[in-house]
Amino acid sequence: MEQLIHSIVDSNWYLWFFGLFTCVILLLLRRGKDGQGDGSAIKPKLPPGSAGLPFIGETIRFLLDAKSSRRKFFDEHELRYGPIFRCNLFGRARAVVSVDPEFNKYVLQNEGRLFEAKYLASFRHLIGKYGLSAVQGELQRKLHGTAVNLLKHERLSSDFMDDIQDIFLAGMRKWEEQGDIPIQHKCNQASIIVLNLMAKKLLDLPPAEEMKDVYKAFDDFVGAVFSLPLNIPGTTYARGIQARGILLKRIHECIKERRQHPEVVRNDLLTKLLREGTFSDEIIADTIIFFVFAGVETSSMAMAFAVKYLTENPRALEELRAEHDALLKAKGKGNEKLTWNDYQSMKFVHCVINETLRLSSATVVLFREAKQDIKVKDFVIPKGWTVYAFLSATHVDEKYHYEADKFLPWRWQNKGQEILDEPCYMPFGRGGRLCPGLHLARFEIALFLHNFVTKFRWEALEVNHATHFPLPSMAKGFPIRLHSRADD
Ligand code: HEM
Repeated sequence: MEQLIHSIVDSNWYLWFFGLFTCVILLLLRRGKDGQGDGSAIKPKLPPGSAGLPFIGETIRFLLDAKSSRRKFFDEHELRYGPIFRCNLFGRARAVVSVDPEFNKYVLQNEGRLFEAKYLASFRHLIGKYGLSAVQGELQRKLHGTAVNLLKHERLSSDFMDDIQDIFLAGMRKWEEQGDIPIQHKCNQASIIVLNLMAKKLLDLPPAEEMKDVYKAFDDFVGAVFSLPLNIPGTTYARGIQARGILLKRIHECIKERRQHPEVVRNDLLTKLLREGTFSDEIIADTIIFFVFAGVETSSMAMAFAVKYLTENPRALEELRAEHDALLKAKGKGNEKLTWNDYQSMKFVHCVINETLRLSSATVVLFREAKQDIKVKDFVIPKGWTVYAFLSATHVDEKYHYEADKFLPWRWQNKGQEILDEPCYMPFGRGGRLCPGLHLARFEIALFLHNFVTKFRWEALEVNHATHFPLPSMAKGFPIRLHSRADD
């Protein structure tokens, strides 16, 4: 009998081996599915959900759904599991997706205590180890505080008003000559003027035409942040890494120059960071680079999308234009520059900005890692798991915003500061990492729209479809034909 068993096993050893291997894999997958394969001693009741396919989980399905709709994936999952569900996305099996506004707010407000920002390694590599999203604890609080102080509302009139207007007006004069422009594109028209502004405010650099190589590096860097992280020569990501090197070199040159010539007065972020006296050169350089990432694509994307939504909603455009024509009329001919009081008097433009950021903000999802086991309702998110707080999905959820897919700026009328407390509307995040650039961003977008609608009429050159993942984007950059209103 023993011999018989041996001969069967010997002759079919590969079948036995294959069977055993399959059992082990199935067991492992089962453990993964139950969420108890993380080696932790506690066997928590995990949020409902599924592990999806091995390794890729539900990433492909998510990406396919995201192409056609901003809510399909979430609606289907929410129906089955509720607004907080386990989901293997972007290579992280130990992850939970949340489209629950209150829970998202709770996660963001507990930054540093129960959760901490944890972005992908490829992203951290690009922004550097001191890029604000990569730092934690005391250093993050200190750098964040410095950024808040530099960009606070009261500073905008003294530190930004003139520069923004000069740069935007110069940019728009060029557009007048060009006629046809893609408003959103790589190295797009809106981002060139924001890039010019950032380069001036961060390092006091002259406009792009005079420093083509540095601006090319800026542009390559920003373009790489959301690219596929393949560090192979020729890829967008590899160009971004190279650009980071060029920018670091330039920033270190600027630091040296400032130290050699302290008598030269400059009103830029670098001067202020150096004056702090507590940050190393490495921290200062990564902070400046992070500002480029955080301040350029975000604001210019909002400007471009605002133009798209206004193009598609003539009533909103008419109301906005009326507000800004009236402002100019009150100032008198030949006096096109706005004052701080003019800015304060604008009302409808803020409704347009709120609505644009609700529908198409650069902040699609925020990543947080649980620092300890987190009890939510009757389940537990174990320590080390990632929470994907999908802010964009709550922004277009019918439960919280009526006719959520429509551009209706009027929904924001008569709403004041309290919108900043609403968890179903958090384009600038919340808590210890609340965007320090939020006032500046609103200011830039408002001044951009003011100049754009008072100077131009325009028409779309193509019917345009927007996609919203990984970032809101418009086919061919939404090409438009501009007509100067001076010719009307
Ligand atoms: C419409 C434009 C903008 C949007 C939608 C936006 C959104 C955000 C969001 C959601 C965060 C939080 C990220 C997180 O919690 O992990 C953030 C962080 C940040 N933003 Fe903005 N932002 C915009 C413009 C700007 C501008 C113009 C600047 C500065 C020039 C800026 C500087 C920063 C910085 C430095 C952080 C990091 C804060 C930290 O981690 O402590 N942002 N932004």
